[in-house]
Amino acid sequence: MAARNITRSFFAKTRSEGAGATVRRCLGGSSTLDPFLLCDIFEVTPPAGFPDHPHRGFETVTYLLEGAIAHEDFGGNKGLIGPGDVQWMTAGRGIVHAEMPASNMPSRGIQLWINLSREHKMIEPAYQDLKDYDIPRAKPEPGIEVKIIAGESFGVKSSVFTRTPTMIMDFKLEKGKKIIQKIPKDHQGFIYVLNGIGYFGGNQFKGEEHSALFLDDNGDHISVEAKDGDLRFVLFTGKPLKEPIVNYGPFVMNSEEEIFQTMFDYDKNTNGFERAKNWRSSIAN
Ligand SMILES: Nc1ccc(F)c(C(=O)c2c[nH]c3ncc(Cl)cc23)c1F
Ligand SMILES: [Fe+3]
Repeated sequence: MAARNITRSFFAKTRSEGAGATVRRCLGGSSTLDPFLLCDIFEVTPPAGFPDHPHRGFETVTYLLEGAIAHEDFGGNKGLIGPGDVQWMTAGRGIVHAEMPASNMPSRGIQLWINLSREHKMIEPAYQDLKDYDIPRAKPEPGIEVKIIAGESFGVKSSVFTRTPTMIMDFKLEKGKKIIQKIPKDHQGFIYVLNGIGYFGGNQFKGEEHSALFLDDNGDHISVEAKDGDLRFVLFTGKPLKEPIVNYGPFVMNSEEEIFQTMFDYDKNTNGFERAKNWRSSIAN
C-alpha cells in the first residue's frame, strides 16, 4: 500500500485561553479534522488555569509533558495529572470540572478533543487515568521510542478503550533514525512536532517545531526521518464519524436543537448537569 503524504502544515502560534493560560491551537475553531475537534498545546502557571467549566458530547485527552495539573469535577472526582500521565475524560452527557496547574513551574501539555458519535454523546461520564509508568512503549531499535497512548505500534498495544477509534503516539527519534508507522486505512490524521525537524510522509515534507502536519487520506503507513537532529512528535489518527457537528464552546452535538437543549440543561441543572447545581470546585475558587 502507498505511504501517506503530508498535504498541508500549520504553524501553531501562541494565544490566550482559559483564565490567563497560553495555548498553541493546532486544530480547532473553524478547522476540525473528523473525529478531532480541537488540539491545544497548553502552557499554564498559577494563578492562571482553566476554572470551572462544562463539557458535553465529546472526550478530552490531556497528556501532560511537564509540571502538574489538578482536576476536580462536580461528582467529587479529583486528582493530579503528572509528567507523562494521561487523563482520558469521556464527558458524554455532561461534566463540569476545573483543570488548574499544581506546580509553580509552567505546566505544559496537550489537550485533544475527540468527538463522540450520536449514539455515545449522552453516555455517562467516565475517566481512564493513565500513569506514565503504565503507558506502554515500543522500542523497535536503539534510538527510537514510541509511547503508545492509544492504538498499536510495532505489536505493542495501549490498554485505552477508544469509543471513537483513535491512535495517539509520542515518537522520539535520534538523529539519523527513520520509522514507518502503520495507520488504519480508514483513519484521518495529523502530526504535531514537539521538538526538532523531521521529514514526514512519502513526500518527505519538512516539519518543524510547533507545526501541525496533516496527512492525506490514502495509505496504510507513514514514514518519518530525523535527518537533521533528534526529533519528537505526536501522531494523532482517528476514524471519521461523518456526522453533523454543531458546537457551542464546550458543547458539541449533532444539531442546533440539541445545542439549545444542552444550554437549557446546563442552565437548569437537568439531564446530566444535576450535580452542577451550586457546585464550585475547591481548586479554582
Ligand atoms: N470551553 C472552553 C473554553 C476555553 C477553554 F480554555 C477551555 C479549556 O478547558 C481548555 C482549552 N484548551 C485547554 N488545554 C488544556 C486544558 Cl487543561 C484545558 C483547556 C474550554 F473547555
Ligand atoms: Fe475541560
